[in-house]
Parts: sequence; C-alpha cells; structure tokens
Amino acid sequence: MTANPASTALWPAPHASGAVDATVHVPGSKSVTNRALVLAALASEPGWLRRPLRSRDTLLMADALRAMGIEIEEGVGPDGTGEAWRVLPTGLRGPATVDVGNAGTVMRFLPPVATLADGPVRFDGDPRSYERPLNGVIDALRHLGARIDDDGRGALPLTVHGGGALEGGTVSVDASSSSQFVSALLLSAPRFNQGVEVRHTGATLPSLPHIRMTVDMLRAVGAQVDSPESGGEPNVWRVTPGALLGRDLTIEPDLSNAQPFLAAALVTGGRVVVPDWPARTTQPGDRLREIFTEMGGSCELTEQGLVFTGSGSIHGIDVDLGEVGELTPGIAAVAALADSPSTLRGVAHLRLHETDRLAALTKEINELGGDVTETADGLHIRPRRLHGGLFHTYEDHRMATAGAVIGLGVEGVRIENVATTAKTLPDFPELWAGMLGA
Ligand SMILES: O=C(O)C1=C[C@@H](OP(=O)(O)O)[C@@H](O)[C@H](O)C1
Ligand SMILES: C=C(OP(=O)(O)O)C(=O)O
Repeated sequence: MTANPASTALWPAPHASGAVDATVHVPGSKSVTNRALVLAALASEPGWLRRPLRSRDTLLMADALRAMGIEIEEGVGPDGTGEAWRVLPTGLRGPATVDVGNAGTVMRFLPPVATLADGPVRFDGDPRSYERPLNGVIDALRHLGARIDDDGRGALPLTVHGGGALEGGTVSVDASSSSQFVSALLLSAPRFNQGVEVRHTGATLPSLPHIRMTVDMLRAVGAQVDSPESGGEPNVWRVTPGALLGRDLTIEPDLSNAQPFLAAALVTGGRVVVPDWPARTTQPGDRLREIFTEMGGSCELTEQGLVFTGSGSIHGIDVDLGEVGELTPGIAAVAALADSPSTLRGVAHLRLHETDRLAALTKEINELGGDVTETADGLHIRPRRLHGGLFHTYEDHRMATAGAVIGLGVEGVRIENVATTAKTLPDFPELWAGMLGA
C-alpha cells in the first residue's frame, strides 16, 4: 500500500445538496468482457462482443491477445447499433510481449493461453503486479506440461515458452488467495490435449460467483464442464477438450461498478435507476440488492432496470463478503456513514488486490475522523462524524469510488488520482457529475 507521489491531481468529491434522482447507464462488466475476449480468441470461428467494456483492464486484454496474433476489430455491431468488437481467432503466436498492467484477469487468464502459442510470451506489468499472487497458475501450468521462466517468486515478470499445445490433465491448486487461479485454468482447458481437472485444496475459496461465471461462459460457447454446482465433487472442476463456438454476446453492465451509484441513493435518501440490470447473472454485484436493502434501501427490478431507493437512514451490517470481495470498499464507505457499527468478514485476500484494501480503507477512513479497525479477515467499522480531507487511492479504482461515496455525505473530501478509475470505469467523474445533475 504505497501512495502515488507522482499523482498530485486532486478531485474535489461532490457533496450532495439533496437526494439524488437519476438514471445511470453503467458500462459493461470487466469480468464478462475479459472472459469473452479470451473465449473468442480460443474459438474455432469468429465471434462478436457487443457493448464491451472499454477500460484499461479490457484494452490490456485485447492488446495482449493481438500481440499473440488474434485480430480484434473495434467498431459497431452487425446491426449498426452500439459498440461491438469482432474477434477473429487464429493460431496463437510467439514471440510476444504482454503488459498486464495491474489487471488480475490479464495476469492470470493469459499465461494458460500463452502455453498454446508457438513461441515465447513475455509477461510484465505495473510494480503492484509483481506482488500479486500468481503461483497457483504458474505451478499448475508447469504440472500440466508448460515451460515457464520466472524469478522463482511465483510471480511476475515471467516468460511462458509456448509449445503450440499443452498436455493438460489433473492438477491441484490452492486458490485461497484468488479464485482467478481456477478460472484461468478452466478458460483455456478446452484447448488442452486432455482438457483439465482442477482440484482446489486450500482452506477457503473466495469469489465463487466469478468461478460460476467462468463455467457458465464456457458452457455458452459449447464447452463441456463438470462443476460442484452440477452435481460434481466439491472443489473440483473438469473441462473436456473440444472446439469452442464463436458467439454474438452482449456484455451485461458491470454490477460492481453500479455500486457507487446505488450507494449514492442510500447515502442521500434518493433514487437511482440502473437500466439493463440482468434478471439472472453470476456477477457478484447482484448481491448488492440484498446487502444495500439490509443497510436501509429498497429495490425493485422493473422494465426500466433496477430501481434502488434510499430511505434516508443507513444501517450497519454484519456480513461475510468472501464471495463478493470486490464490493468491500463500497460497502465500507457506506458503513462509515451508517447509524450503527458494521463487521465485514471473509475478505483477508483483499490484502493482495490492487492494493492492501483492508489497510487502505482503515487508514483513509480514519484520517477523515473515522473509527475502523482491521481484523484477521476484514474490518470493524464504527461510524463517527467524519470531516473533509485528502483521500488517497493507491492506484485502486474501488478506493477512488469509495472516497466519492463518502464525499457525498461529508463536505471537503478530495480524492487523489481519481483517474485510477480508468481501470474499469474511465467515465466515472462524468457519470458521477451526471447523476448529481451537474
Ligand atoms: O475472475 C474475475 O473476474 C474476478 C475475480 C475476483 O478475484 P479474486 O478471487 O482474486 O478476489 C474479483 O475480486 C476480481 O475483481 C474479478
Ligand atoms: C480485484 C479486482 O480486480 P482484478 O481483476 O485486478 O483482480 C477488482 O476489480 O476489484
């Protein structure tokens, strides 16, 4: 958790003068876009992504696949409406160089893809990417037949020496530090000679909905997958080798990025509508309907989308966020403004996200006068009267949006490097101003 000295730009977080009443069109899901790109690149025929998220993480994914020979044309869709990317798969090529930035999806999902390239693929990224766990993917790929050079830490930077194919087979992985280890191995597995059987061995497994998202999206492109939910053994997933279909897929809005806007309704006692909220989804952000209702709001899925209304009161919550860890910063922000304490549990692995999110939230909320303590696996938040001040973001998009939520209720909050929201939501300041009617 190091502050960014180079980024001195401060964004005065708007203070809400009244209840918000807005419709917010939230851009596409990072997690769905990056899975769709990988699956389309591995398919045996061209495919379309409609309404993809255009953000740092997804552009890094597209550029990385292009570096390995995949053509991705950015344009409008087959019916002439809306942004759509056409993906033209081909034999994967090396040598290539991949910049992962600080995108967990890129650094974990692509080394398995690179084993299928016909030459070396070098992976590098932001300084923080060197600290994020990758050992589960590296060790598993070596076990499945890959040759990988790293510096022995089980992390970036590294080179995957693609041999044009990977044997595959059965592998055990401790994915307690990131569900993305499991997703990474499953996504490329239809192209491994023997497919894969992944057995998770760790004591805990975070972000299960994201693994379900991987399984659902694999099945949607024709892969055969056995999973614990479909009657298989707990913590075991099997993917059969086979060709993948090119699909025409419309990307759902990013429900985790809807969070700050729903939080705005909660904090100001207002109303926010998010169009195109899916009736059924594996996105973890869907849990917000339940969590933010318990914290004082109410919601309804209508023809217009999700209508979320704040009551004017915010209640504390005691909740296990292990399945939906990426929602923690936004929930912590709301909890800091609540009328009773909160306990957020099950999220020890957040210490290895974009930054150490538990330390960052504790420090930044406390510097505004809050009373937050870290626990072994989460946060205790005792609401206090907060004051304005500088809110550091540590190159973490969700720290920036969490600070903006606090700023709605507390005058004089200034957010350092709001541009870091570009990781998944480049238009955040404009969307925020639009919601506030500015
Ligand atoms: O697979 C995915 O798209 C993601 C999985 C989760 O990662 P972890 O399991 O590492 O928390 C989540 O936090 C991240 O934002 C996106
Ligand atoms: C943890 C996150 O991202 P990543 O995909 O980089 O792991 C996140 O978006 O909250």
